[in-house]
Amino acid sequence: MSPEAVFGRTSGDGDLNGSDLNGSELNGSELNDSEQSAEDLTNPIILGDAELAYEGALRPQSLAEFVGQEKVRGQLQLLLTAATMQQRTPDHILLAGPPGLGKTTLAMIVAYEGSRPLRMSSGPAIQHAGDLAAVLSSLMPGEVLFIDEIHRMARSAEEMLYLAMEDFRIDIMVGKGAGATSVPLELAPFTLVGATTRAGLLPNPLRDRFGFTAHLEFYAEHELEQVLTRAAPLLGLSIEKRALAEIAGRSRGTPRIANRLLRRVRDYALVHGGEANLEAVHAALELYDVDPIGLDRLDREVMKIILTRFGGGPVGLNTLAVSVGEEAETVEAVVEPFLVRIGFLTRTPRGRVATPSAWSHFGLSHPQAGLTLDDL
Ligand SMILES: Nc1ncnc2c1ncn2[C@@H]1O[C@H](COP(=O)(O)OP(=O)(O)OP(=O)(O)O)[C@@H](O)[C@H]1O
Repeated sequence: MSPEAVFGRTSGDGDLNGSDLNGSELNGSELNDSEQSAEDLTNPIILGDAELAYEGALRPQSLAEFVGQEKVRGQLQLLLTAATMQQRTPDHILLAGPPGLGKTTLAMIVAYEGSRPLRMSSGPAIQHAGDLAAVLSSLMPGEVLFIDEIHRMARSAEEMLYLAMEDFRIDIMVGKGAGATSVPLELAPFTLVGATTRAGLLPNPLRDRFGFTAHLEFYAEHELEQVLTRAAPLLGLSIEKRALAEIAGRSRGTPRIANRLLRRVRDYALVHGGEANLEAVHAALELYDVDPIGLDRLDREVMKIILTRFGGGPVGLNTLAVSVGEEAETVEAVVEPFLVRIGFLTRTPRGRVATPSAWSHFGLSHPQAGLTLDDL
């Protein structure tokens, strides 16, 4: 398979999810997305395809093109170059960090840089050891196996993975009850790239079998500006530099959000027949409830609940999640990391606590009694 084939597949908004990742092999027939020119991408007649092609084209295809994450890039580069020099498969790699920071993109780059085929799957798609055995036993020598949301894989599959990662071998149980026997099956050497938003949930034996763990950090604004500067022409969009800076500042340190907001600004300029300038950014992002520091509706809801209903905290994760009507996992993995990063929230053993900056951002002095959500 050519390296390009690895990058031919996109799904929906560019987000991969469990339902479409059941051990799917990427092959040449799925290549057409990324082969379109930037001009094709803006052709209104093939708009659906163009959006998919845009998503595909957006993903950097080499470590050199990948913006930010300097440390991780250097570490990965070393690991991959050494493996190439010794003509062996690179060690297993764990990518940890909040959604949208580039874990899937990096997994693709690991395959691309070594001209290796890539197989994509996800934790929720591996609910039995048999699901994993089917994927592992069909891997080609040197193949990169990407498992997104690896912390959501079934426990029985996890145990099978230990042996597979260490010895490139699995034991298959044949028969049932007293007559059951285990038959060893040799696997082709492969590189596992696992991605997780919740590294803490991975059992130690699994974590220890990765040769390298990368912790992805939120991006600085100037890095997101670089992401957007590269993305705008791919979208056929001519946009002011200060408009890009404004979008970068409201993207919660996350490339996926930056790209998404850019599309909404593109829509706004298109529909209103105007330029994609600073005014269009302000109008579009106000429409989509993105505030000047990038907080979205759910971020604000979480902060408001902590400040008003719980007097600034401490409040437990589950109580907080129920109060905002979201899954605890979403609050913990999607909302909190950014609020912690901008210094609005601290996690203590007794629960989540709002910081003085959060009180002042929402125009409150601590503590205030008798507030309602409407006061904020
Ligand atoms: N460093 C980067 N430079 C340029 N674009 C990036 C970078 N990181 C991510 N992107 C873009 O952001 C989008 C999201 O990236 P990606 O799907 O790799 O994130 P993720 O961490 O795997 O998210 P999730 O955990 O939700 O699957 C993609 O369109 C990708 O092209």
